[in-house]
Amino acid sequence: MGSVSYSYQNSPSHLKHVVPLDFNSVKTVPDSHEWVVEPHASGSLPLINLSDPNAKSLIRQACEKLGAFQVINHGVPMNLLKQVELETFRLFNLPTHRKLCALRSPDGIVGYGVPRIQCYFSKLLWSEGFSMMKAPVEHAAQLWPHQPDQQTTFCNIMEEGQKEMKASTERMMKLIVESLELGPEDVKWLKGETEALFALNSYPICPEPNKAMGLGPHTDTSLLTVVYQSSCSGLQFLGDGIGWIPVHPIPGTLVVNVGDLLSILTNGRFKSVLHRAVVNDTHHRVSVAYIYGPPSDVKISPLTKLTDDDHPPLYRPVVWKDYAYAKSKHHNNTLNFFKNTKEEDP
Ligand SMILES: O=C(O)CCC(=O)C(=O)O
Ligand SMILES: [Fe+2]
Repeated sequence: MGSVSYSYQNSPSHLKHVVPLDFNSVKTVPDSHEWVVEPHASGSLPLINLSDPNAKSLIRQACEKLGAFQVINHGVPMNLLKQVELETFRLFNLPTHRKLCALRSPDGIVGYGVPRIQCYFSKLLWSEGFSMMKAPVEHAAQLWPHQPDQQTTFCNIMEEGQKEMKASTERMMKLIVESLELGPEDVKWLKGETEALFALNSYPICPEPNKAMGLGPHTDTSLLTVVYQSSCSGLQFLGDGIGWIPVHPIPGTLVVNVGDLLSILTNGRFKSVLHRAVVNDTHHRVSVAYIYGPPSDVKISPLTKLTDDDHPPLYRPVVWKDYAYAKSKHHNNTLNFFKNTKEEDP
């Protein structure tokens, strides 16, 4: 057994949730990581061309029906996405002891560690993650202490990736607002300092993919999540009455899904869709998620223009941080937790 998996098993319980398994050291899926994986269905996501004159209404329909779509002509240069992917592989292919130098602190959100959503599940996940909120200068120095050029390259590409993903996500958010016949005055805070997390996900090759889960079924806490996945499939969305719909990688596309906060904002009109990432026994898969949320001080509640006597506000106002905290306790039931109760208190 590799030293990391050994120290993992013997580490204090809070660290068990931060240090990923040394995946290369195991030949079978350990009990701690064993899942029952429901098979996937057939089907595909709507593919929307952002330059299509009908893009707005296509996005609205996709967000109402499934809560996810694939997008082309999104504006993020393909060569930049390829560079981000290459740097992501560079990071996750480092030896485990080196990655652990950039370990996320137990209560932190940036750095290397188990997936952010590990705390939702009792079984461990077959994946590792690295998150950042801007250029990860300090972590890059810990990851490549003797390669200053590599540190600079990593930081520059990650910074540029975040800038371009931000621009594209803001463009899609604007289309979403307009698709609901709303204007900038209804969401003035979108002009402010929106917050985002840039999360790199790694799903190592798994000897028994039918017994392990990369990311368990979850909804995102964000307004929108925009994902770049390379040429390897694994992401699946749960369609009502359909089952797990696999996302077939189409070169140059991004995958977009509605998060819990956008579902609150649209008074439940847009679906925060359950999704998962499965693993395979031939390819090391990576993905890159731009997790886009509101400014930290903005209370998200159903937009007034989307509510009326027939559609009273379904949810209580909440800021992103408090929602994320509640989610660590209530998991996929958090939207229900923020539902307005029917009877008012006397
Ligand atoms: O790896 C993927 O394709 C999905 C990532 C994801 O769902 C997430 O980061 O929340
Ligand atoms: Fe997700």
